[in-house]
Amino acid sequence: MSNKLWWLVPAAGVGSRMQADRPKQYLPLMGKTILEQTLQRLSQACPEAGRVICLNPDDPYWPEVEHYGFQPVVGGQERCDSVLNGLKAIADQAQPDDWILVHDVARPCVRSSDIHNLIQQLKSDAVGGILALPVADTMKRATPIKNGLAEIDHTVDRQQLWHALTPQMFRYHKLRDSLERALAAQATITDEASALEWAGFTPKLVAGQRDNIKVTQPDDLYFAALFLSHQHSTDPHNGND
Ligand SMILES: Nc1ccn([C@@H]2O[C@H](COP(=O)(O)OP(=O)(O)OP(=O)(O)O)[C@@H](O)[C@H]2O)c(=O)n1
Ligand SMILES: C[C@](O)(CO)[C@H](O)COP(=O)(O)O
Repeated sequence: MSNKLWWLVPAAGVGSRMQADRPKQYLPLMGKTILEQTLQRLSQACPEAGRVICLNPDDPYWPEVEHYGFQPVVGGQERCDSVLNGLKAIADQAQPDDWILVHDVARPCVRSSDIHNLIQQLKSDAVGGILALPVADTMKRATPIKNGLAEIDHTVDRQQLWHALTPQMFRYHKLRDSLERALAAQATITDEASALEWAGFTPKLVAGQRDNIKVTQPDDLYFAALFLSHQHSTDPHNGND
């Protein structure tokens, strides 16, 4: 790998859908916080990578947790603003073609095998791409809700539909330039790939495992604990102490 890798972890969200007494990344999960589980995995998977984490400016919890070598920078209003702040923070150190791996703090179950496969598949690419999961179920497009129940408008062809996951891996200068231009144009940017797509690039899709869930709603904590304990019992190198 000739170009340096950087972990950039957006962790400035408040976790409103989790309805907890603190941002979801600081909730307990298998003996650590979600944030610690995630940072430990990332640092163990790529110990050589630079490490930046974007935090809410009012975050009182960070000083209390293990940092795994991650340097904090101030996040922004939306996820994409946090990522852009992280990119600006390493501008003096990152080379234009360095690889930025953006990973949601709220995805603590990502497997090191998926991270290594993503890097292996993309390391010679000019642009980059994302971990993703092919859609397995039959997909329905609904009409606007009437009388309380949604109605099916039509069935969508699932052949080319994927769930976008993280890490999302892009060259520093292409990611920063695409994000800056897309945000200036007020485009809707929900992940890094959507900024690159907006700029005219065609990011690659690398199939990942379905246990790489984003902890979003309360019952996701149950699934995350289940996945982590299964991974610990079957792969002792996957994020264990
Ligand atoms: N201004 C923001 C908003 C979100 N994030 C991060 O982006 C990731 C994905 O966002 P999401 O799951 O939507 O997290 P929250 O915004 O915290 O949750 P919610 O939308 O339920 O409030 C999370 O790691 C979150 O911390 C961020 O860094 N900066
Ligand atoms: C980046 C992401 O995790 C890809 O699935 C996602 O877009 C994060 O934000 P969301 O608002 O929960 O979709």
